[in-house]
Amino acid sequence: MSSRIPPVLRPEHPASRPLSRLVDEFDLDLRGSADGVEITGITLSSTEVRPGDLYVGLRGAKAHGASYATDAAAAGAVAIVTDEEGAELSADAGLPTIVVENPREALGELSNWVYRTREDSPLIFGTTGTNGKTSTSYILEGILKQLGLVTGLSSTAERHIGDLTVVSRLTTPEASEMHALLARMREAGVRAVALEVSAQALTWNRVDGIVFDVVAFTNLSHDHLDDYADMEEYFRAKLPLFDPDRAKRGVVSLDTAWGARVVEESRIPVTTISALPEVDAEWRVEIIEESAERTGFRLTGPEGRTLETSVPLIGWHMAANAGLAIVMLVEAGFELEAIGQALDADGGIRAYLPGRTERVSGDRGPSVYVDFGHSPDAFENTLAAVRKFTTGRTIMVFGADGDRDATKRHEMGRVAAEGSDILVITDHHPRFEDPTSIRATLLEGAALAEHQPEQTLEVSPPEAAIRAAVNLAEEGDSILWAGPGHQDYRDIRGVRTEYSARDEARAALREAGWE
Ligand SMILES: CC(=O)N[C@H]1[C@@H](OP(=O)(O)OP(=O)(O)OC[C@H]2O[C@@H](n3ccc(=O)[nH]c3=O)[C@H](O)[C@@H]2O)O[C@H](CO)[C@@H](O)[C@@H]1O[C@H](C)C(=O)N[C@@H](C)C(=O)N[C@H](CCC(=O)O)C(=O)O
Ligand SMILES: Nc1ncnc2c1ncn2[C@@H]1O[C@H](COP(=O)(O)OP(=O)(O)OP(=O)(O)O)[C@@H](O)[C@H]1O
Repeated sequence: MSSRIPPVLRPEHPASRPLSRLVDEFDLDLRGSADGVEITGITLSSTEVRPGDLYVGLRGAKAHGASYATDAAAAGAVAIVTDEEGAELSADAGLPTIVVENPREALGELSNWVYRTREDSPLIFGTTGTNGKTSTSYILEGILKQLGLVTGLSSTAERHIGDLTVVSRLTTPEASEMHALLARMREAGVRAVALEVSAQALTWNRVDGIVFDVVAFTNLSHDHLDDYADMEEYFRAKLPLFDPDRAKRGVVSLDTAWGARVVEESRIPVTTISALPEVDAEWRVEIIEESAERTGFRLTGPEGRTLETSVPLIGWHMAANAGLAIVMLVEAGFELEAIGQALDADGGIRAYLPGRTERVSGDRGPSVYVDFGHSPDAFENTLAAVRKFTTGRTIMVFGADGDRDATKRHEMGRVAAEGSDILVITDHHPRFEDPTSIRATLLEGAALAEHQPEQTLEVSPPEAAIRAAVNLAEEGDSILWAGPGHQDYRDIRGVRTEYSARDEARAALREAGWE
């Protein structure tokens, strides 16, 4: 069965605005007549058009959106915004046409105009970085809820509007969808929003037209080098978030050396934080107590400010994420003590942070954790956290994404081998790549490790791999299945098939008699 495509969330009661006003306000090049044309929404996908939409046809990597203008008009689009090439491609659709030089660059401001997003805006928090965006955003949301605010969230895993939850397609949706989401949140009375901002979002103008109250940088490590030429280019993609047009203040983690570069290049006031003892930062996170369920830490900051609290997640990196979330809230004007009480009181963060080192096993048998880590740095941190609470062996099950950054695969294999006693290499989302050759590259990487696991197995498909791991495991051992996290599908040759690693792991434990 194919996994369902998540719905695009729009305001339920959209206001209508005249096209003529848009043309006047932005002094736009309109071809055709705007008489009587009323706009109620905006989209860049013909498959998502609703009656009254402004359809934005832009040149993509595979197609020009304007070539779908006839479909868009049939679905109720009332006008199109496109470039010169698009104007020609969409001529047959007969829509009033606004021609701009770069429709993608115009999309954010147009969406803000359609939904008036910046009017009566909630507090908006944005988190960027290679790892920790989702965790930091959920922790932020958890604290804000506990502080009594109606909250919203947009993350890789889910979007939340108050109590409504839908699964996500992209980490950061396209600008038209993002503004629609913010407008829907405002309708629902949301007063504070945690948004994950991917590098791609900044490159592809997905958060244009939004003014963040506080933004944060978690870290930068090897990932996405299919979209960016090198680490420097990937780093540069993150910087526009630290610009006065986009954000008021920032919090920068110095846990990776890239943090210091963000501070150097930031054009907004920033404060710094680190969870590493050797790094000098304004705010410091110090681990004071760790268990397989919680991580306790002390946060100290300028002017003698200090807080002892804990987060129901494991590993120093989760304390680092929690510290970052707390300082973002301090920067937004919340009291440190109230934040600490909210975090201590909140038993909910674990329950609704899906697939981040999530323990899926019961009291008997090996501990099994499902994690979303898919970069060498994430592997290193999560393996270290799991090892710490394992009396027996650490067994790691993982694969790598097909059609995504292949240059990280050797390092993923190497890091996984360094940190585990048994390694089970399997498949993840092969997409259009040959899964056998992906596994071969991971195995080559594993062979480069100085420490070699007792056993390295290659098992496909992943449901067989987790069963192999569970069958090898004994009481006291831990299994870390890295990659699938919260996801509810596998992408095989472009088809999304329903699949849950968390359910598969539980089934494997049951079959082995542990549950
Ligand atoms: C590289 C990238 O970001 N690509 C995005 C881009 O695709 P594209 O340029 O290939 O689009 P295209 O297929 O040529 O289509 C061009 C235009 O025609 C429109 N169209 C197309 C077909 C049709 O029937 N009707 C129609 O209107 C499309 O909506 C689009 O506006 O525009 C599409 C429409 O918005 C996006 O869905 C697509 O994201 C793809 C799915 C994607 O996987 N992006 C990843 C790399 C991504 O953005 N990831 C980040 C980071 C995740 C992380 O941190 O790990 C994220 O934020 O999710
Ligand atoms: N601060 C951190 N430093 C290093 N690794 C981390 C950190 N936080 C989380 N991780 C690792 O990265 C994995 C993904 O975490 P999370 O989903 O919070 O990151 P993300 O930035 O949202 O990633 P993505 O955008 O790919 O969803 C975690 O399961 C863990 O393995």
